[in-house]
Amino acid sequence: MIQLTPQEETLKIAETVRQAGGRALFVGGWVRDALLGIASKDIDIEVYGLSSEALETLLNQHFRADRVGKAFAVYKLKGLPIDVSLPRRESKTGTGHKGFTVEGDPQMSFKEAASRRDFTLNAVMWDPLSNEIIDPYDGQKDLEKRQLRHVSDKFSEDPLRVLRGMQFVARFGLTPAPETITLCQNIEPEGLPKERLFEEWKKLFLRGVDMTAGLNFLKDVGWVKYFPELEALIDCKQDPKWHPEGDVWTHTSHCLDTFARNRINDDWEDLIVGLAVLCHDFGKPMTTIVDEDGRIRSPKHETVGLRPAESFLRRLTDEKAIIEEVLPLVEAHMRPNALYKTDAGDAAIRRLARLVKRIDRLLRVVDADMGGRPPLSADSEAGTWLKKRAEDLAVKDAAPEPIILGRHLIDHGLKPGTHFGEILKTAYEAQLDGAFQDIEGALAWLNTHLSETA
Ligand SMILES: Nc1ccn([C@@H]2O[C@H](COP(=O)(O)OP(=O)(O)OP(=O)(O)O)[C@@H](O)[C@H]2O)c(=O)n1
Repeated sequence: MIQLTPQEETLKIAETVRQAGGRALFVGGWVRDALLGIASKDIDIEVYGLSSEALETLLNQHFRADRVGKAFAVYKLKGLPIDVSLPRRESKTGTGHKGFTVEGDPQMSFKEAASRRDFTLNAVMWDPLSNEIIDPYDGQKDLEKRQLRHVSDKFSEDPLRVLRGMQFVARFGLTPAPETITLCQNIEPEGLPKERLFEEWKKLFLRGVDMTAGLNFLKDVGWVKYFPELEALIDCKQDPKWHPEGDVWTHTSHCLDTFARNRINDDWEDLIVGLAVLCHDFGKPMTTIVDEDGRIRSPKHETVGLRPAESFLRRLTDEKAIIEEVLPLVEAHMRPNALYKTDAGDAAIRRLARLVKRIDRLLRVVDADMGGRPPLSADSEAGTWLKKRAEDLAVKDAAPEPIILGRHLIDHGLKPGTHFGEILKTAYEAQLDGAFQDIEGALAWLNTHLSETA
């Protein structure tokens, strides 16, 4: 039985539509989530039996609604996470996700209306007044079997659906139906803007649970070739002593599963760390060698990996901030171990904090890396050590703030100019080295420094 929250407004819509002679059905992700017992905010309602004009008049009488779209209208109810529209018929007229004509038809059968949806689990409808479930494509049965199955051949009209498949498999622990795999194998990501692609990747990082299953879906449908930096991980060997789990692809999948178990539910932080975990070993395919002792090693993979990591990230997004925050984590992912082994001093820890911005992010990457080597223990002595050191130096969740700023140089009687940059840089390095820790110490250091360099 589906429970409805929030009750009032949504029931009011359904009741108002019923009184006008129509029928309002909940459709799409909200129904899927409700059947899975997951709370979901956004509600999509399809109204049957009312013309577009009648629906618009009705909504305007009882609610405040914004009309979106010209030829085909979707009404967004103000202040509510509810979209209302007519059932629609979509016909492909060109390439890309905009190459469609969309036509609303209040008399459309439920089956035809559901046929435009991607997967059967997203094609279930629910009547909130009678509690009837309308399920022309057996979505409930597929949900019970935890099966991902496409609704119809129209699936191929939007190639994004292949990536939707990846994130749904990972989010809900689904097994893809063989016919869905076959269909996806014949779809190409032609004309997909990266913003749309990235939305699906984001859902994988922010909500995926069985990340291994999600990545394997990508591999099984042959889409991993569109992400060559990822494809290169397949069959890239690792030393079985340190990596009994297998190749770098398998390791990365396990790492992502560990990451997913330890999400902190801060979307930005989880996205940055998730991407870093995915990319952390991208340098291995280019560096892996078997040495004279027969050991498999990947020297400098963390720095060599920067280039493929950047090209992969650029395939997904143009957001500079994302790329800038992920890459240092890739570069530094071996650093905790190296610093721990040499019992590095405070200056090295502060410099690491400067590089990665937040050491807690790096700790999460290390944690995922260690958790990606089953059956080896996921404990990381280096991680525990670094956590304590970063806490003691107050750099766990922020890079050290520079103490000496331009205004201190002006107060000291210096005239602003390009030389300020050089002085401030030297001052910051001295601060990281521990030459001073507070403003008094900093000003004393500045005095000496300026008289020495005068
Ligand atoms: N490329 C797409 C996008 C969406 N849909 C349909 O539109 C509904 C709503 O899409 P969206 O809001 O993108 O996703 P949800 O399924 O609601 O899932 P999420 O929880 O990820 O938002 C989906 O359930 C699906 O029926 C589709 O068939 N094909």
